[in-house]
Amino acid sequence: MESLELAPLLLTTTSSTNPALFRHTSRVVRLSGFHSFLRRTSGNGSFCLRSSISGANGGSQDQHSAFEDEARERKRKGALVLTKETDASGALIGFHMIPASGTITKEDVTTDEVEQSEGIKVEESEDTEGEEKAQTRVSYNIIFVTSEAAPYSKTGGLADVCGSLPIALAGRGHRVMVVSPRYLRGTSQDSIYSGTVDLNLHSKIYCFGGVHEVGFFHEYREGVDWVFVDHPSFHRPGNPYGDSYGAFGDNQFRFTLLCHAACEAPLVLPLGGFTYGDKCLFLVNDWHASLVPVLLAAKYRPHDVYKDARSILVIHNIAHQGVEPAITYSNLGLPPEWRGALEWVFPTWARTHALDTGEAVNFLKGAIVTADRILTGYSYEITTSEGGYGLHELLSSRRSVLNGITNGIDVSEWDPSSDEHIACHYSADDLAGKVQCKISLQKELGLPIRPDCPLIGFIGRLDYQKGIDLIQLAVPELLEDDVQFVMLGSGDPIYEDWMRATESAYRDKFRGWVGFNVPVSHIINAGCDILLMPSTFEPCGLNQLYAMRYGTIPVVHETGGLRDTVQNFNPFAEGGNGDGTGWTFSPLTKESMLEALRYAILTYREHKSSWEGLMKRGMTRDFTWVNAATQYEQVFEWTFINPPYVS
Ligand SMILES: Nc1ncnc2c1ncn2[C@@H]1O[C@H](COP(=O)(O)OP(=O)(O)O[C@H]2O[C@H](CO)[C@@H](O)[C@H](O)[C@H]2O)[C@@H](O)[C@H]1O
Repeated sequence: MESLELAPLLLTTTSSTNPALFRHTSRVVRLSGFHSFLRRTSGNGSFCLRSSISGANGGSQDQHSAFEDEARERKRKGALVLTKETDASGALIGFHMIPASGTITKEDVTTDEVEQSEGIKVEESEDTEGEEKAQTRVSYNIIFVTSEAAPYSKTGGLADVCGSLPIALAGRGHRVMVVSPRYLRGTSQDSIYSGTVDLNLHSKIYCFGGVHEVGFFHEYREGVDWVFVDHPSFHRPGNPYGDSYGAFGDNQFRFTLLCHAACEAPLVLPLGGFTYGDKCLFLVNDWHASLVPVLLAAKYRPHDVYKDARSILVIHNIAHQGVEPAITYSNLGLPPEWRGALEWVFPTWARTHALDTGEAVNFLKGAIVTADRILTGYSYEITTSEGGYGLHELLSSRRSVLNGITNGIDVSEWDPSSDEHIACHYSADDLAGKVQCKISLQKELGLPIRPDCPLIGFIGRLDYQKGIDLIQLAVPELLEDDVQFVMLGSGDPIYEDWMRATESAYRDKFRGWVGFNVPVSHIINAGCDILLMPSTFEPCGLNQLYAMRYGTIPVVHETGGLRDTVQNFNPFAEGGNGDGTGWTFSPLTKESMLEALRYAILTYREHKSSWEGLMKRGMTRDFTWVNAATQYEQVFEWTFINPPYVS
């Protein structure tokens, strides 16, 4: 296979070196970086050990003796030692780290240099209540690649996840970098980057028929390396993807740059003095980052770079796939023979004219067929023809590496007892402030101030996914009741106009706040009694989690992550004390949604103690990232069990 030149990708600065070019000559000293993993051999189903010790490239016998030599040396030095694990037949199946008795201190066994230069490291075992646990914890060098990360940029849940999961993972001992564009809008919002420094390092990216130089800005915050790719195409008014005239015409170019730059970042950026190196784990989010796994396989591995890296595609929004005309493939900086990975042919019915052959490139598809694993919120839906948006068959073919993980939330940003945006603080122990938040919201919206009137909220992108059509259908009937309804959202202009028109028609009951405003989303979560989420599909959903944390009762379509996170109210459970955190409805019809809303409204009005129980149960649920981060770590482990899916 003809391979691409890496030479042009060298930094233009003279101050650093590209570790990729030295990977065969530099000796990596491993102390805590030893790792081993198991690979199922084909055919007989037995396991063999695959070693990644530097230089141990020989057969398994050599590897075993190399392990044992190293173990002996480490023991001699009083460092962590390894113990063999064998199966019933005596075959070696793995190693555990155990501390040599009594003498180990952290200083004995770690050096910054080793930790920084290793993609994967095994931490020292923990000693719990005098019992030595032979259990080891593996930490990884993780690179999130994302088009948005809160608080720097946000249009939806992707930003929330990429703004808080990296922090959670860093807190658990991983080295984490987030690579995202440095969007400058020419407004006061740009001050969000005031904590970043220009690394004065530039990479030349060869794509779209030219050479494009990108810079890197960096901020180390909450244990995470936040890296911002700088290029003039990221400097313009609007949101990350478009402005009031629609989507930007050069988004394919902008996110191709992001992907190339993200692949360079671990190799060239000496963050905290050390690069991440090429043994890392890329978490590529949605289509904007989907070229990364393709680049690893097509551009880097032929040059022996990123041979031990892995990638996980995280799908937040399958409806957007980065589909562009087939002819644009040649712009992407990929060898021609990799065209098939991105090739996409629309079914006949989806073609626009007689000469349309339906041929396209599809970024998300590229990642589905090259990433080592795939993650999403709720994995079943995307393998169905209804939820797969044309990719269900491909996704089904990778079902064995497809997992669903329910997101956590940033519980410090979303905390009614300390939220800086809301009128009055409250908690599950003292709910008094919630009604003050409601009054303040009614005042702000110019609605009649009526603390007793059920206030229903909706927050979200004005998009088919979020079930706006159903809300449109139901609103006339819903507003016959004595309720108030506030919607915050932006997106499809047709829905935005409908919100404005509905506000004019129901001045004392309905408010439509068109726009994207994070503080207002906090205020609505705190001020409403009920949050409505009639999403057609929802891989995970975050608003229902925020709502529950703020004592606002979710009424949701029973789908995907909504079904998993909202427990239907049962007034008779727990000896009549009730159980559940909200209402789920199905099927997705106006009637069933209105029925669920009416139950909620009735309970709010007539069963105050049940309502308080619902609020408190939701507020005290554990929504931290701990659960999700643990599951992510499990998937990381699985990812490294096998060799790269495309090598
Ligand atoms: N007008 C507005 N003003 C202010 N804030 C607004 C807003 N509109 C939306 N938001 C905010 O954007 C986020 C939306 O997150 P969601 O998870 O509910 O949906 P989204 O479809 O964007 O996420 C996708 O990715 C996430 C993360 O994986 C999945 O949970 C989800 O199911 C999937 O569809 C929330 O923080 C919400 O408050």
